[in-house]
Amino acid sequence: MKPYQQVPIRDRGEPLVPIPLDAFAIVQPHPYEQLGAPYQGRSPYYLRQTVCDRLLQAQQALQAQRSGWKIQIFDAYRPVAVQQFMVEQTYQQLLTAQGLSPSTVSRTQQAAILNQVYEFWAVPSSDPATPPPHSTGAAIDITLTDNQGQAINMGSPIDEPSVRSYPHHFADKAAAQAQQYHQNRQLLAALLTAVGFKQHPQEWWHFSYGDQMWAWQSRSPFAYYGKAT
Ligand SMILES: C[C@@H](N)C(=O)N[C@H](C)C(=O)O
Ligand SMILES: [Zn+2]
Repeated sequence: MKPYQQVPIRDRGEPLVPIPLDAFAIVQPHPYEQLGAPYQGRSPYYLRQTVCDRLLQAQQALQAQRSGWKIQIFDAYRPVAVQQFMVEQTYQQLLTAQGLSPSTVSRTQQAAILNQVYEFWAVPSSDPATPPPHSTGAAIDITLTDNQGQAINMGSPIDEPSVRSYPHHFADKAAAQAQQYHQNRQLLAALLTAVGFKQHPQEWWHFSYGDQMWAWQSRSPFAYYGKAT
Protein backbone atom coordinates (compact mmCIF):
# COMPACT_ATOMS: atom_id res chain seq x y z
CA MET A 1 0.00 0.00 0.00
CA LYS A 2 1.27 3.51 -0.83
CA PRO A 3 1.32 6.04 2.03
CA TYR A 4 -1.38 8.25 0.47
CA GLN A 5 -3.82 5.31 0.49
CA GLN A 6 -3.91 5.44 4.29
CA VAL A 7 -5.57 8.87 4.31
CA PRO A 8 -9.23 8.56 5.42
CA ILE A 9 -11.94 9.66 2.99
CA ARG A 10 -14.92 11.85 3.89
CA ASP A 11 -16.69 12.08 0.57
CA ARG A 12 -18.37 15.43 -0.09
CA GLY A 13 -21.07 13.72 -2.17
CA GLU A 14 -20.53 15.98 -5.18
CA PRO A 15 -21.79 14.48 -8.42
CA LEU A 16 -19.62 13.80 -11.41
CA VAL A 17 -20.34 16.52 -13.98
CA PRO A 18 -19.47 16.60 -17.70
CA ILE A 19 -16.36 18.64 -18.49
CA PRO A 20 -17.33 21.55 -20.79
CA LEU A 21 -15.21 20.27 -23.66
CA ASP A 22 -15.56 23.43 -25.77
CA ALA A 23 -13.36 25.27 -23.24
CA PHE A 24 -10.47 22.80 -23.65
CA ALA A 25 -8.50 20.88 -26.25
CA ILE A 26 -9.05 17.10 -26.19
CA VAL A 27 -6.75 14.22 -27.19
CA GLN A 28 -8.82 12.42 -29.83
CA PRO A 29 -9.59 9.61 -30.15
CA HIS A 30 -9.49 9.00 -26.42
CA PRO A 31 -6.29 6.95 -25.92
CA TYR A 32 -7.72 4.23 -23.69
CA GLU A 33 -11.03 3.91 -25.54
CA GLN A 34 -8.94 3.41 -28.68
CA LEU A 35 -7.16 0.51 -26.98
CA GLY A 36 -10.54 -1.09 -26.23
CA ALA A 37 -10.72 -0.27 -22.51
CA PRO A 38 -14.05 -1.37 -20.93
CA TYR A 39 -15.89 1.93 -20.30
CA GLN A 40 -19.27 0.16 -20.31
CA GLY A 41 -21.19 3.27 -21.30
CA ARG A 42 -19.29 5.65 -18.98
CA SER A 43 -17.37 8.65 -20.35
CA PRO A 44 -13.83 9.66 -19.34
CA TYR A 45 -14.79 13.35 -19.70
CA TYR A 46 -16.37 13.74 -16.24
CA LEU A 47 -15.06 15.26 -13.00
CA ARG A 48 -16.35 16.21 -9.57
CA GLN A 49 -17.99 19.66 -9.73
CA THR A 50 -15.32 21.51 -7.69
CA VAL A 51 -12.50 19.84 -9.61
CA CYS A 52 -14.10 20.81 -12.92
CA ASP A 53 -14.56 24.42 -11.73
CA ARG A 54 -10.90 24.64 -10.74
CA LEU A 55 -9.76 23.22 -14.06
CA LEU A 56 -11.79 25.92 -15.81
CA GLN A 57 -10.10 28.56 -13.64
CA ALA A 58 -6.71 27.21 -14.74
CA GLN A 59 -7.80 27.42 -18.40
CA GLN A 60 -8.89 31.05 -17.90
CA ALA A 61 -5.54 31.91 -16.29
CA LEU A 62 -3.71 30.28 -19.21
CA GLN A 63 -5.78 32.27 -21.71
CA ALA A 64 -4.80 35.50 -19.92
CA GLN A 65 -1.09 34.61 -20.15
CA ARG A 66 -0.92 32.94 -23.57
CA SER A 67 -3.63 33.92 -26.02
CA GLY A 68 -5.16 30.93 -27.81
CA TRP A 69 -3.38 28.31 -25.69
CA LYS A 70 -5.48 25.57 -24.15
CA ILE A 71 -5.26 22.86 -21.55
CA GLN A 72 -5.51 19.58 -23.47
CA ILE A 73 -7.36 16.78 -21.70
CA PHE A 74 -5.82 13.34 -22.12
CA ASP A 75 -7.84 11.58 -19.42
CA ALA A 76 -10.07 12.35 -16.43
CA TYR A 77 -12.66 9.95 -14.90
CA ARG A 78 -11.57 6.31 -15.13
CA PRO A 79 -13.69 3.34 -13.96
CA VAL A 80 -11.79 0.73 -11.90
CA ALA A 81 -12.23 -1.80 -14.76
CA VAL A 82 -10.37 0.61 -17.06
CA GLN A 83 -7.62 1.05 -14.46
CA GLN A 84 -7.27 -2.77 -14.40
CA PHE A 85 -7.18 -2.90 -18.20
CA MET A 86 -4.47 -0.20 -18.41
CA VAL A 87 -2.32 -1.88 -15.75
CA GLU A 88 -2.48 -5.13 -17.76
CA GLN A 89 -1.77 -3.25 -21.03
CA THR A 90 1.28 -1.55 -19.54
CA TYR A 91 2.55 -4.85 -18.12
CA GLN A 92 2.23 -6.48 -21.56
CA GLN A 93 3.90 -3.50 -23.24
CA LEU A 94 6.91 -3.68 -20.90
CA LEU A 95 7.11 -7.47 -21.23
CA THR A 96 7.19 -7.22 -25.03
CA ALA A 97 9.71 -4.35 -24.94
CA GLN A 98 12.08 -6.67 -23.04
CA GLY A 99 11.60 -9.47 -25.57
CA LEU A 100 9.75 -11.59 -23.00
CA SER A 101 6.45 -13.46 -23.08
CA PRO A 102 4.18 -14.88 -20.34
CA SER A 103 5.76 -18.31 -20.91
CA THR A 104 9.40 -17.13 -20.71
CA VAL A 105 9.23 -14.47 -17.96
CA SER A 106 10.82 -15.44 -14.63
CA ARG A 107 9.29 -14.52 -11.26
CA THR A 108 12.08 -11.99 -10.66
CA GLN A 109 11.52 -10.37 -14.06
CA GLN A 110 7.76 -10.34 -13.43
CA ALA A 111 8.24 -8.61 -10.09
CA ALA A 112 10.57 -6.00 -11.62
CA ILE A 113 8.08 -5.23 -14.39
CA LEU A 114 5.19 -4.95 -11.93
CA ASN A 115 7.26 -2.55 -9.83
CA GLN A 116 7.75 -0.36 -12.88
CA VAL A 117 4.03 -0.54 -13.74
CA TYR A 118 2.97 0.45 -10.22
CA GLU A 119 5.42 3.34 -10.08
CA PHE A 120 3.20 5.00 -12.70
CA TRP A 121 -0.21 3.38 -12.33
CA ALA A 122 -2.34 3.09 -9.20
CA VAL A 123 -3.47 -0.37 -8.10
CA PRO A 124 -6.97 -1.09 -9.54
CA SER A 125 -8.41 -1.55 -6.06
CA SER A 126 -12.15 -2.09 -5.52
CA ASP A 127 -11.78 -1.41 -1.78
CA PRO A 128 -13.74 1.81 -0.98
CA ALA A 129 -10.88 2.86 1.35
CA THR A 130 -8.27 2.83 -1.46
CA PRO A 131 -9.85 3.92 -4.77
CA PRO A 132 -7.56 4.57 -7.75
CA PRO A 133 -7.19 8.39 -8.08
CA HIS A 134 -8.96 8.70 -11.44
CA SER A 135 -11.90 6.58 -10.22
CA THR A 136 -12.71 9.35 -7.74
CA GLY A 137 -13.34 11.94 -10.48
CA ALA A 138 -10.72 14.16 -8.86
CA ALA A 139 -7.65 13.42 -11.03
CA ILE A 140 -6.70 14.57 -14.52
CA ASP A 141 -3.99 13.81 -17.07
CA ILE A 142 -3.37 16.92 -19.16
CA THR A 143 -0.93 18.87 -21.30
CA LEU A 144 -1.00 22.18 -23.23
CA THR A 145 -1.66 23.21 -26.83
CA ASP A 146 -0.57 26.47 -28.48
CA ASN A 147 -2.64 28.97 -30.48
CA GLN A 148 -2.33 26.72 -33.55
CA GLY A 149 -3.72 23.74 -31.63
CA GLN A 150 -0.29 22.05 -31.58
CA ALA A 151 0.67 20.09 -28.46
CA ILE A 152 3.48 21.75 -26.52
CA ASN A 153 6.55 19.53 -26.32
CA MET A 154 7.06 18.40 -22.72
CA GLY A 155 10.05 16.20 -23.57
CA SER A 156 8.26 12.87 -23.14
CA PRO A 157 4.81 11.48 -23.95
CA ILE A 158 2.06 11.09 -21.36
CA ASP A 159 2.11 7.61 -19.75
CA GLU A 160 5.73 6.75 -20.62
CA PRO A 161 6.83 4.53 -17.72
CA SER A 162 10.33 6.01 -17.41
CA VAL A 163 12.31 8.61 -15.47
CA ARG A 164 11.66 11.13 -18.27
CA SER A 165 8.13 11.39 -16.84
CA TYR A 166 9.36 12.83 -13.54
CA PRO A 167 8.24 16.47 -13.44
CA HIS A 168 11.78 17.80 -12.80
CA HIS A 169 13.64 15.37 -15.07
CA PHE A 170 14.96 18.13 -17.36
CA ALA A 171 15.64 20.70 -14.63
CA ASP A 172 19.37 19.98 -14.38
CA LYS A 173 20.02 19.31 -18.09
CA ALA A 174 22.01 22.10 -19.72
CA ALA A 175 20.85 21.78 -23.36
CA ALA A 176 18.53 24.58 -24.53
CA GLN A 177 15.92 22.04 -25.67
CA ALA A 178 15.89 20.38 -22.25
CA GLN A 179 15.50 23.76 -20.56
CA GLN A 180 12.55 24.51 -22.85
CA TYR A 181 10.88 21.22 -21.83
CA HIS A 182 11.45 22.13 -18.20
CA GLN A 183 9.89 25.57 -18.65
CA ASN A 184 6.89 24.05 -20.42
CA ARG A 185 6.36 21.62 -17.54
CA GLN A 186 6.78 24.45 -15.04
CA LEU A 187 4.11 26.50 -16.82
CA LEU A 188 1.64 23.61 -16.67
CA ALA A 189 2.38 22.89 -13.01
CA ALA A 190 2.16 26.58 -12.02
CA LEU A 191 -1.27 26.93 -13.64
CA LEU A 192 -2.68 23.91 -11.86
CA THR A 193 -1.12 24.42 -8.44
CA ALA A 194 -2.28 28.07 -8.41
CA VAL A 195 -5.88 26.79 -8.33
CA GLY A 196 -5.26 24.16 -5.66
CA PHE A 197 -4.21 21.02 -7.55
CA LYS A 198 -1.24 18.87 -6.54
CA GLN A 199 1.04 17.20 -9.07
CA HIS A 200 1.95 13.51 -9.00
CA PRO A 201 5.62 13.31 -7.89
CA GLN A 202 6.54 11.01 -10.82
CA GLU A 203 4.26 12.27 -13.60
CA TRP A 204 4.43 15.73 -15.20
CA TRP A 205 0.88 15.35 -16.61
CA HIS A 206 -1.09 14.08 -13.55
CA PHE A 207 -2.83 16.50 -11.18
CA SER A 208 -5.55 16.06 -8.59
CA TYR A 209 -7.67 17.99 -6.16
CA GLY A 210 -9.32 16.41 -3.12
CA ASP A 211 -8.39 12.74 -3.63
CA GLN A 212 -6.18 10.76 -1.22
CA MET A 213 -2.97 11.63 -3.06
CA TRP A 214 -3.86 15.33 -2.85
CA ALA A 215 -4.74 15.01 0.86
CA TRP A 216 -1.45 13.27 1.61
CA GLN A 217 0.57 15.90 -0.28
CA SER A 218 -1.45 18.74 1.32
CA ARG A 219 -1.24 17.23 4.81
CA SER A 220 -5.03 17.33 4.92
CA PRO A 221 -6.41 14.97 7.63
CA PHE A 222 -8.85 13.48 5.11
CA ALA A 223 -9.64 13.32 1.41
CA TYR A 224 -12.79 14.92 -0.03
CA TYR A 225 -13.51 12.30 -2.69
CA GLY A 226 -13.76 8.52 -2.69
CA LYS A 227 -14.73 6.30 -5.62
CA ALA A 228 -17.29 8.12 -7.74
CA THR A 229 -20.58 6.41 -8.58
C1 LIG B 1 -0.15 6.61 -15.67
C2 LIG B 1 -1.18 7.66 -15.57
N1 LIG B 1 -2.06 7.71 -16.67
C3 LIG B 1 -1.93 7.74 -14.27
O1 LIG B 1 -3.05 8.14 -14.28
N2 LIG B 1 -1.27 7.40 -13.13
C4 LIG B 1 -1.91 7.53 -11.87
C5 LIG B 1 -0.96 7.38 -10.72
C6 LIG B 1 -3.07 6.58 -11.70
O2 LIG B 1 -3.04 5.45 -12.20
O3 LIG B 1 -4.00 6.97 -10.99
ZN1 LIG C 1 -3.35 10.37 -14.02
